[in-house]
Amino acid sequence: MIRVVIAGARGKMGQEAVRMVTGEPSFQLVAVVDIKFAGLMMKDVEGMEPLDVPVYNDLHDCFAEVESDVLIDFTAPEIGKKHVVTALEHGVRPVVGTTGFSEEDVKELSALAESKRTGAIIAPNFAIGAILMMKFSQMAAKYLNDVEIIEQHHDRKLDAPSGTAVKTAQMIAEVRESKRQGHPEEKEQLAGARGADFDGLRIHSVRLPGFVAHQEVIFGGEGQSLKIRHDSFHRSSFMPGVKLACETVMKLDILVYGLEHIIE
Ligand SMILES: NC(=O)C1=CN([C@@H]2O[C@H](COP(=O)(O)OP(=O)(O)OC[C@H]3O[C@@H](n4cnc5c(N)ncnc54)[C@H](OP(=O)(O)O)[C@@H]3O)[C@@H](O)[C@H]2O)C=CC1
Ligand SMILES: O=C(O)C1=N[C@H](C(=O)O)C[C@H](O)C1
Repeated sequence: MIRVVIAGARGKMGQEAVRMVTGEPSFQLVAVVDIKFAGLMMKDVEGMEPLDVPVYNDLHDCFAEVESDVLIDFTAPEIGKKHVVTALEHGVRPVVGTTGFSEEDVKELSALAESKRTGAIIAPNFAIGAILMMKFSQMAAKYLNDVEIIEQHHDRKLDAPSGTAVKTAQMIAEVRESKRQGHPEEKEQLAGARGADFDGLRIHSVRLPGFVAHQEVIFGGEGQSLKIRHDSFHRSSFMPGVKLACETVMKLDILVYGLEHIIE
């Protein structure tokens, strides 16, 4: 039985994670963390499932009182980072979907996980299709050097570009010869028209109501184009990956960044 705490449990992903954990016989939801409600049971909080599970507003207090194995975090970057540190300090393994961490943050947290010999997984995207999209894009970038990423999300999203787009660009950068794309003398007539620059590759972020999470990676070559696209139409698409991460993190003693490293 894996004892799980969920931070951000009232959020869109947190609610989905609560459903996944409570529906999984080998997992036990032992507590949730929410800044606005503490000292209550989930069943007494509007917007939470009717469960006899305690709600904490502070992760230290939670771990001091509740025996836990895994922390699932779907919150926001600043608090998410603090949560990872707190979890590792208590010997609890973090499984983190929160995006917006910098490369420095990931390095820092990796060093902490290593020093504590405690497993951790940070995955900017838990959907298997998105992992494949990233891997296929990395394969294609070996042969097609010119690429732009268009990511599309709901308009409640705080970070731009998305964690998935950044991870895709990082994976592409591992194999793509560094290159500034477009005309060498191109000028933006409106600031931002060419998107965000990652090693000369451009990332464009669309935010619209009705969207969930979508990304297209477009390659251009002499007389041809290749498009690799993934769509998450529902947040349930992320849950098999979260479940796998919770099981896998129990066997790790380092931090793994990206689900592609744990999918066979
Ligand atoms: N890795 C993946 O596969 C996926 C990752 N994500 C990422 O997960 C994160 C959450 O997304 P989503 O669920 O859509 O966002 P929501 O805004 O719906 O939920 C965020 C939750 O975090 C809580 N929260 C925010 N700040 C704090 C804080 N300081 N302390 C404690 N709790 C806090 C919010 O509480 P309150 O409402 O009270 O402010 C809310 O319950 C984002 O970073 C997003 O990019 C999303 C989808 C998939
Ligand atoms: O905020 C979201 O919704 C999502 N965030 C993650 C990201 O930033 O890539 C994963 C997915 O795209 C949904």
